[in-house]
Amino acid sequence: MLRAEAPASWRHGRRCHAGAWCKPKRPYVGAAAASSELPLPEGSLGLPVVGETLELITSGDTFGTSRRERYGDVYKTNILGAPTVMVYGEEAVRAVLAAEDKLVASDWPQVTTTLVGPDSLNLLTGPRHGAVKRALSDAFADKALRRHVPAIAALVQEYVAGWATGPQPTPGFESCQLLSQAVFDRVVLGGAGGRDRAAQLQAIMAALQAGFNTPPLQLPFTDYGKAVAARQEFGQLVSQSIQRSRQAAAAASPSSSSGSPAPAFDCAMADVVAAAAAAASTATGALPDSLLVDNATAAFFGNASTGPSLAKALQYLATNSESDAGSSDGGRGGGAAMAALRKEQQDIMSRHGPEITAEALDDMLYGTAVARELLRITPAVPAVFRLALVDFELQGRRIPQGWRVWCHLGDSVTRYNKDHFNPERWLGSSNSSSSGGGGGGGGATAASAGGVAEAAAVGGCPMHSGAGGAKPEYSLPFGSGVRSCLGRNLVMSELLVTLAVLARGFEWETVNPAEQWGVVPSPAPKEGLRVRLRRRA
Ligand code: HEM
Repeated sequence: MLRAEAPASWRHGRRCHAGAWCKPKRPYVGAAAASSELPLPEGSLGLPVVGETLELITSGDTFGTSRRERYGDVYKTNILGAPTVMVYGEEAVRAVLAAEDKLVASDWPQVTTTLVGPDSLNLLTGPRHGAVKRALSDAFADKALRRHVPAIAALVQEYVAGWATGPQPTPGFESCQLLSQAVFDRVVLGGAGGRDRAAQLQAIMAALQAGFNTPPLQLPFTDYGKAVAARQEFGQLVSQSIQRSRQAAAAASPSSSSGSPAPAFDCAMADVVAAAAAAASTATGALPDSLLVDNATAAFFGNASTGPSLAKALQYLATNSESDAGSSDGGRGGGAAMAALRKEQQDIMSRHGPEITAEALDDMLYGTAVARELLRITPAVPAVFRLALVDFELQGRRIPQGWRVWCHLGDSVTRYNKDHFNPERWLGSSNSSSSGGGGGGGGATAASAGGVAEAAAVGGCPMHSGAGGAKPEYSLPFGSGVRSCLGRNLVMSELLVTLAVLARGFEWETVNPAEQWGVVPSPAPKEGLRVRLRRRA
């Protein structure tokens, strides 16, 4: 039986530094033979047919808060036409996600097959998923991405300078989306990251996202029909990138008769094409071009979360940011955080010179804390969705086969729009995901799988320890387990470069410092995040 138990040091209850007894929970997940005798999770299935869907729509982000307070970290509801179990808490979330393909499977709508691709990582399962992910992983590993840092820096500098010289206020959210598309074009597809291409990619993304939220009626004038056309357009861009990769590899090959230097086509797609060529003669087997296109589309979809994360830097680091006065949980607030970032950049420039390189990013300790905090707060991916493959047990409750399981990736999900920006919570924490001594914001380095265990190993109660007196939290922005994010290193590089560029040369205010973020259909600031941005004297 699969089980993920609490660390021995706190399994039986012990006094934590706050003086309270840490109550032992039943934090394990297992396909218990006797699970049919266990009670269902607490909570309500609501009205027949509609369940609690109307409450979800009308109460928005208080839906989760109130129920979590009432029922605890695992509760049942009935939303969007299906009985659903909500799961919160690092330990329970990690345990469920670790049971991928055994107790749960990822749960994507049918249209994913057409709009992303049948061979995309999202839809592959079991050993085939593992083999394809391994084949793609090197192209997105920290080692591979380091060489792209100067190119990312050049793009970020160009785009941010453009915001400063353009009409004010600038639409911060849209601008960050375009920037993230430009970086994707450059790093993944090998394009130049120009404005036209960024706009083209953003239009494709908007059409694809609309296709997910509409009936799958494929006609030229329906949203779904336009999404299918957008997917074809993106497929062509990827196919061009694959062709250029092959030409570059042929030109660089020692047997090439051209005698000319290797064409400069250095991108993740070229690495993927090389990995596919190598995989053909291994146990992984052939990776056909259609699979490469499907997975470039999966990466493109993943990248849709990067723009919103960059935009949060504009919101939370603005000089007039709401958290400017400092947060109640001991943080510095936006303006003070920016002052600390600027100081760090001065130190880094004195050591590494003015270029933004991978080595310069390595020294951004405070910047990394800011990036992790941006990923924690108003998360771009608040939850990931699974389907129970069998009846199984979670914290002493039965999760029935066929129910949906929503794994929430952080505490801040229940405090959306009401949270404190506090990078300090990450300083001194290990490279894992909880702010309270464990846990993994991931980053240029991958999230540790052992957040809770690490906290316990150093003697702290994972529920009550906290760096600098900050309230402990868990934050798994890139997920956990075999399906964790392929693009986490790209995201962290991009965030760090953007923080460096902004801190070195720019200052700005937000038009509405109290602007809130909506969650549906995807996380976005409600007024587009208008900012007045200029070069610093
Ligand atoms: C801030 C930006 C991003 C966030 C917060 C994010 C978050 C996530 C999360 C939570 C998952 C796990 C999904 C699950 O368990 O079902 C995931 C998966 C994935 N992400 Fe990201 N992501 C981001 C950016 C990116 C980028 C830039 C790429 C590609 C270059 C990418 C590619 C992928 C892929 C391909 C998967 C599927 C992995 C699999 O199923 O094995 N993501 N991402």
